[in-house]
Amino acid sequence: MSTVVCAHTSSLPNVTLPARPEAIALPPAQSALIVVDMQNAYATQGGYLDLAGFDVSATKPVIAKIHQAVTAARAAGMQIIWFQNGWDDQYVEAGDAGSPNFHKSNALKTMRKRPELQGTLLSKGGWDYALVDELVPQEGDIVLPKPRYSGFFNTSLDSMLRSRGIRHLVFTGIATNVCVESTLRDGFFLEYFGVVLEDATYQAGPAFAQQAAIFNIETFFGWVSDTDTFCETLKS
Ligand SMILES: NC(=O)N/C=C\C(=O)O
Repeated sequence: MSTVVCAHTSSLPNVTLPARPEAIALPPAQSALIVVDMQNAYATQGGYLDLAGFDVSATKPVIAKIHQAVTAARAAGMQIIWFQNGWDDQYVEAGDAGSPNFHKSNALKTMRKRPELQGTLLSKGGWDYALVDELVPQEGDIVLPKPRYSGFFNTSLDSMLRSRGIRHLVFTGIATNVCVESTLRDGFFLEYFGVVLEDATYQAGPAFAQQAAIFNIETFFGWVSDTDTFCETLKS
């Protein structure tokens, strides 16, 4: 199988991650593990996705895989970046009727349909916004709030990465077909190499949404690997 060798990594120790459609260079010092939106909203029963009618019953194994990937990445000296999606408690950051987000966000729509939930979904400081209990950022990690699906939009992600010389992004989190794919795509346009750990992600919607997102990433925007392969590669 061929390997993608990136010009800027040629002088670094050669860490190569087996992936589809081909292996990809992954120098730990120039890589970040990005954990997308592992909040109660997206991974816990009673959170936003569940209340909006999406199935979150299979997210426990995904949480365990993310924990495994974070532990291995941290041991290898890789930067860990956690995203939390949401807005201030008055939803000013969510946008008003002049914003497509106001009309498309299923969290905002659910609260409009069920006024008793107003102020609870994806509101900073609330249970729904909090990361799941199993995943706890450590000293040295970066925790970034984001107001839209892409982690590059209206956040400091790009400057955090560039100032640290990071060009490789390993993605985990929920949802594969929304915030993971949006962030990986924007990273592609900004010249970042994006890899998704398939089993450390989960879709919002039917299984075909996961398959389509993985197909898009593997075929057009990046690379696809899995958690055990990632951990083994970093260990060796
Ligand atoms: N974190 C996500 O992928 N979010 C998906 C939908 C939403 O936030 O409404």
